[in-house]
Amino acid sequence: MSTPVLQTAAGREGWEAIVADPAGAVIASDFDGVLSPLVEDPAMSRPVAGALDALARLARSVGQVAIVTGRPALVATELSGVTGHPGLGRLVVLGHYGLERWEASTGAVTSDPVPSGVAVAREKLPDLLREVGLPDAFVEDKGSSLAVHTRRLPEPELALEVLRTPLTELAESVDLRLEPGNLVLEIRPPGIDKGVALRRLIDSTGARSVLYAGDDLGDLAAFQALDELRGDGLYAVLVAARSSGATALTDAADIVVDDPAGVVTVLTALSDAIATR
Ligand SMILES: O=P(O)(O)OC[C@H]1O[C@H](O[C@H]2O[C@H](CO)[C@@H](O)[C@H](O)[C@H]2O)[C@H](O)[C@@H](O)[C@@H]1O
Repeated sequence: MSTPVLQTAAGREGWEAIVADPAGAVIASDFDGVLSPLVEDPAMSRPVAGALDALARLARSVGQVAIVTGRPALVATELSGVTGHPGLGRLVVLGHYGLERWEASTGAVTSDPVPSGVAVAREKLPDLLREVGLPDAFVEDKGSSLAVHTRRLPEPELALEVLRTPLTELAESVDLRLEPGNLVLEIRPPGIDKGVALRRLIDSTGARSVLYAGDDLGDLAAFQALDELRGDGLYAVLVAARSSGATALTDAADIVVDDPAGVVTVLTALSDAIATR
């Protein structure tokens, strides 16, 4: 498989660094919209064909393979089907934007503490949705956070705008933050994001290079962290899938693909390049 189009010099350097020194590399990917196509019902997300095999093949040569997601770690492991998948015995899943860490080697999840504001927001949310005239908005209660989805409402974009200010106010009133995503607004703990999560992973592995693939606004923090770390000598490849239409992400990427199948193509090309170096 040929090398994907690397649009930047920094991306080309990052790719070459991973190929030359795979043991020093972390390969990390978002889940929804990157490994799995976006679907109406979040419970129905599944990885696209070839995604787990592509990660597993990379896992044989790189230092660490990880999934970094806004989902709870155990939900992501269940939906993705990674548990017991051949070759993914050292996989790490960073859930809730890094609040949680699941290790395939032990099956155990560790978590930062969950702020008490989540329980208060949970109690107040149904009244808020009724007050703004959107009682049918789907609330995905993720335990440590609350995601309000508009994808299945008649006018999803309009509903998102109606909800943005009241949900921001509710989040801030209980010392939480609002995370915008693709037809979703999420009330979640502050102080952690995918950038912080990746920095922790890089510190714990001593990685010298990272490839990260994302698609949505929640992945911007990861892109920004990697771009900053380039200044400290880290090599990085930023891959954006167009799934969510987040132009801030595609504008900042070294490689842009259309969808999860395109991400699989990139991961496979990287394995091929490592195998033939
Ligand atoms: O970090 P991610 O793995 O990308 O998680 C971000 C959010 O993804 C999910 O919502 C998105 O995917 C759904 C299923 O395809 C889709 O219905 C929804 O519109 C998307 O926003 C998930 O449900 C959220 O909890 C995650 O935070």
